[in-house]
Order: sequence, then C-alpha cells, then structure tokens
Amino acid sequence: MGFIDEIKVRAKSNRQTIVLPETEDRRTYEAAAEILNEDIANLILVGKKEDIEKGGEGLDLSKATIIDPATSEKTSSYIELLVELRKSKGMTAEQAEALLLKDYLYYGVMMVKAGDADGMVAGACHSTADVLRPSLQILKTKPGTKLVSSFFVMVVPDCEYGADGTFVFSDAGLCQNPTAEELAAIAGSSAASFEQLVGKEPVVALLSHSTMGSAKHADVDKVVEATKIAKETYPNFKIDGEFQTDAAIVPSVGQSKAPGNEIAGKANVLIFPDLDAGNIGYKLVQRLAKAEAYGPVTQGISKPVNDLSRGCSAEDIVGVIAITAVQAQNM
Ligand SMILES: CC(C)(COP(=O)(O)OP(=O)(O)OC[C@H]1O[C@@H](n2cnc3c(N)ncnc32)[C@H](O)[C@@H]1OP(=O)(O)O)[C@@H](O)C(=O)NCCC(=O)NCCS
Ligand SMILES: CC(=O)OP(=O)(O)O
Repeated sequence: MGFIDEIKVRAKSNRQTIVLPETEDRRTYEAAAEILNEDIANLILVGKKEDIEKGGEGLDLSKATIIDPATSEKTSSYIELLVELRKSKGMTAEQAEALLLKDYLYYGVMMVKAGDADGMVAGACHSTADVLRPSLQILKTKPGTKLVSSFFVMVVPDCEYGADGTFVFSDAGLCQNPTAEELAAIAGSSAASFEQLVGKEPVVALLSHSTMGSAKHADVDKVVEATKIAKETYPNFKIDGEFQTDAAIVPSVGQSKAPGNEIAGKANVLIFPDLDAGNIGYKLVQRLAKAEAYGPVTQGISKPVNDLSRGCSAEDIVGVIAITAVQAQNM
C-alpha cells in the first residue's frame, strides 16, 4: 500500500473532525465529497448554507456539518476567547467580532482552539502567510518545541532513494531564513514527523552546496553549526551534514563524497538551509519528477492546522486532510 493509502486507513480507524474554511473554492468541495464518501474524517464547512449548497452543487456533502459564523451560537464564545488570547496585543471585542465574521481562516482556527474541531486545512486560495499567521497567533508552539515549522511529504514515483521514494522535505513553507539553532529544531521536528507519518526510521541530512567541507562560505558554516546542535539535541535520531543532495540520497555518491558515513546516500528526511531552497526544491521534484507533494504540513504547533499550495489539486487536499486527521489522533 502506498503512503497516502496507509494514512487514509489510519485516519479512518479513529475519525477526527477537520474544519475546511475555504468554501469559496470548488476544490474544497471536491475533496470534502471524497473524504466523506470514504469515511476518512468528519468535516465542518464554514460559510452560509446557500453559498455552500451552490459551491458544492452536484456533489454529495450531506454528511458535512455547515457552520455559518453569522448565525452560529458559538460565535460569541469565540469572540470572548479571541479577546482573552490577544488582549495583550490590543484586541478589542469589536475587532475580534469583525475579524471572525469576515475571515473564515481565523474562525476555523478558533474552532480548533476551542476544541470544536480537531484540525484545519486551508491554503487552496489563500497564501501561506494568511493561513498560518492565525494559527501561530492563536494555537502557538507546543510545549517542548522551539518553533513551528513545516514540511512536505514527497512521494516520488519509480524511485529507489529515501524510503522507497518517500521523503520529508523541510522547511519548504514557513521559516524563511532559519538560524543554525532554528535549523536544528527543524531537523528534530522533521525526524519526529517522518517517524509519525511514514512509520519508518528517519535518516536526516542537513543539505548545503557543500559535502563535509568541500566548499567554504558563511552559508555552509550555518549548516555545519546546525548539524552540531541537532546531533547534540536529538541523539536518538540519525542526523548528519553538511551534504549536497546527491551525497545525501544516492548511495554511491554518498560513499565517494563522505566515505564511511552511515547517513550519506541513505537520507529520507532532507533539511533545506532556507525557505528559498526548500520551496524551490519541492516544486521542482513535484513538477519534474511528477511526485505527490502533501503540505505544507506544520510541526511543532499545539494543534494541527495545515496549509496547501494554491496550485493544489482536490486529491492533494484529500491527502492533507487525512494527514491532519492522523496528526490530530496523536495530540
Ligand atoms: C508565517 C509568517 C507570516 C509569520 O510571520 P508574520 O506575519 O511576520 O507574523 P509575526 O512575525 O508578527 O508573527 C505572528 C505571531 O506568530 C508567531 N510566530 C511567527 N513565526 C513563528 C514560528 N515559526 N514558530 C512559532 N511562532 C511563530 C510570532 O511569535 C507572533 O506571535 P504573537 O503575535 O503572539 O507575538 C511568516 O513566517 C511568513 O511569511 N513565512 C513565509 C510564508 C511563505 O510565504 N511561504 C512560501 C509559500 S509556502
Ligand atoms: C507551499 C506554497 O508554495 O504555496 P503557494 O504555492 O500557495 O505559494
């Protein structure tokens, strides 16, 4: 069974409730119909009943719960809770009400915060910053984690590298220019995410344009420092660097560039030095190698709110909803 089919089976075994706030996008409805048809999760669609009926025309969405912020009896409690959480930032009741009635992404995150949903998925028609900012402000980093970061699960067809072609790429969505300490935290979180979702031993490579000192530059120094911190902080995970991508994933190149290294050529978790590299890298593999790309999935956050690319398909949304449900089972 492939990666996403296994995730769907796990999601079905203990159904979670996922909120979908992007009811202005047809792909949301197509994905919702498939999730409900396959019994992968319970779904909440946020919006006006008549808009949702129109948006989902021709699809069976009868098992979805529809919540209209303008009429829901829960809205006043979300306003109170939002004011409580953000009063130190100057949030007033009037501002909270205006925000929750206008911005369904904030509304969905408040549903998760209040425990009325187990997770949220959005990003088909909003930028990553707009999707993740409310969750960073409201849900916050989970205890014991330094920062929230994000990753893609990449499933590359006909590929013998990684875990039979399955990889975690991080951070390809959120942290723009991580420090060495942040890069180390991303490596630790990504190893744990790989273990949780892929169910195999993570082998983590911190990527660079240098392998074990072959190039000299401040950018390389950052990755070397991050590797040192990550190895000290997460001694139970197999982590090493700095590696070029070929040395990280191709066994023969790994052994020629880093002889005797136990991670070289075997990595299945690839840590990119910054968001430019990560975001460019995942899109190249997705589009040129025709890989499945699920994400950006967040890690290190207190409850799962996951993003999508605006270029996603309905099938991609189905995958990210199933992943979100599996993350929620473990929170
Ligand atoms: C997500 C993002 C918008 C957050 O930054 P921002 O809008 O400038 O927001 P702020 O820095 O004001 O942060 C908002 C809150 O989130 C918190 N936060 C921001 N980044 C965080 C992180 N990585 N982990 C934990 N908390 C974080 C801040 O501490 C702040 O909390 P507060 O409001 O309670 O003080 C920003 O990191 C970003 O734009 N990332 C790139 C997204 C992107 O374009 N990706 C490419 C396509 S996938
Ligand atoms: C993840 C990502 O790159 O998102 P988008 O394509 O929407 O910018």
